[in-house]
Amino acid sequence: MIKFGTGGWRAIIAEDFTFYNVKLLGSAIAAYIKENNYQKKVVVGHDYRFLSGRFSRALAESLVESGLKVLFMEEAAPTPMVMLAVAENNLNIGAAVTASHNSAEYNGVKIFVEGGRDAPQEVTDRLEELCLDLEPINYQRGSFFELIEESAISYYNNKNNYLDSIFSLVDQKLIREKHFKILFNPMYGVAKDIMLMCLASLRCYVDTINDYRDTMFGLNMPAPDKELLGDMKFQMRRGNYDFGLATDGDSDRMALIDRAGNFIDPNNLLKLLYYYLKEYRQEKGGIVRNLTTTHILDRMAAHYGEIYREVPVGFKHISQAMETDDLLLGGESSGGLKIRGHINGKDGILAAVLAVEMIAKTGKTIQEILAEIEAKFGYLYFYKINFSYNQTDKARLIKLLFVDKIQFDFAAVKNLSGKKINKISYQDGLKYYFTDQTWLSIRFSGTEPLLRIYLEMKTEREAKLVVDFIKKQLKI
Ligand SMILES: O=P(O)(O)OC[C@H]1O[C@H](O)[C@H](O)[C@@H](O)[C@@H]1O
Repeated sequence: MIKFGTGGWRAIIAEDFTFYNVKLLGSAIAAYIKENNYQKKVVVGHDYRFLSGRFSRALAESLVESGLKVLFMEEAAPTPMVMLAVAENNLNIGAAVTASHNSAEYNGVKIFVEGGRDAPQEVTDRLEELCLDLEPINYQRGSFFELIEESAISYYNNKNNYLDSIFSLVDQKLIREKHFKILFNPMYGVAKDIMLMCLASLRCYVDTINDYRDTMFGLNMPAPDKELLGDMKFQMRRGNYDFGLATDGDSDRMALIDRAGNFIDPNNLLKLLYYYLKEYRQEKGGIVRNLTTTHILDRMAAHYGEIYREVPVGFKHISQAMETDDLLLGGESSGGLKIRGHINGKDGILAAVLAVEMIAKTGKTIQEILAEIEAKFGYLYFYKINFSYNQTDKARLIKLLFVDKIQFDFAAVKNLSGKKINKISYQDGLKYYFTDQTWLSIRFSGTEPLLRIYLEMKTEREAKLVVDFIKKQLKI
């Protein structure tokens, strides 16, 4: 069973993520290309996960067996480089074998369309249908190197183009003058080489941790989340670094750590960069965020007379909105962001280099800039929490939230009686918008078996009251 979620198809290796299913998806991609009369060439890349290289070869074989040619990225590459490869070759379709930030037992495939954008849902829906409709495929192992010899598969490397694209967006001279000392944590993922190349040519001195290929990801998830970056806090204090950077497994997300070792929440990173682009680079343009990301960004865009948009979770929606409305910045509270002019998707390396430029140009500490932003645009306390569930629980929660559409009576809760609902939306999960500009979102993750609750409240205390109330109501 091949099922696409928020960011590609992800499944447990040897359960649903098998060589057979990867080849099946290859046949479905080929069928999709034929029915749309698209170019008969596809880019295939892969990350550092367990067997990603082998799975990507199987995908390439299957595409060729179905009549296509393949540009194959032999070295493990950040997902943004694969997206760039699709764009610079003017292809209709590309694919990266990666399960991004998921834990080691997962692998997956992300599909890209024209311009290197994440495939929209209509494309992945059609691929799922085609996978169901295809006759069982004649699964064969390993003709990859014969296909290379026949030139049906050719190696492709766009490292230099990618670096040029990053460098074209930042002030290299300014960064070079600072000689920053940085701690970088690629979380055992694929960003290491390219990030080091980038930072070294910007004359930064970089120490690294978790910097070798470990397909078990140190028995954690390669996700740049606060609770998974505790080792950086410790190292930052020892090494007297200017700041720290971490990237996820396939390098499309980034986390920033300040000099004192404090994790900068991705919402704050988005605020910092938008503020920087507007105030210091005087750039024009609005923002797009997903519906689980800080609403302070809306206030900021409104202040600058720019538009702001809200979309469901999934970077495909962000990239689409950025293109349609020619926006300056798009991002998600999960740590992905994009600015105008770079590839059509999120990129942890670009985000890192832009943050480095911000620190160089402002000459202020991250906390000082955040304090300026708070003084100008106010404060909301952002909180998110995940719950795992078993299948019975999931069915019960789906019924309660989306069939019976439970209505939460906040007014009945002590100290929350003033919380008035302005709007309820079911666009992606459930979201309450309150009249005091606070909000609450409850949705099932599309990448992991988790129920996620996110909220932005006036204070931490208010957030705690709301979460306790929701937990009771949902019996979780
Ligand atoms: O909350 P989820 O559905 O698990 O999604 C969390 C994140 O997963 C992936 O990284 C997607 O590319 C992102 O767009 C998304 O924000």
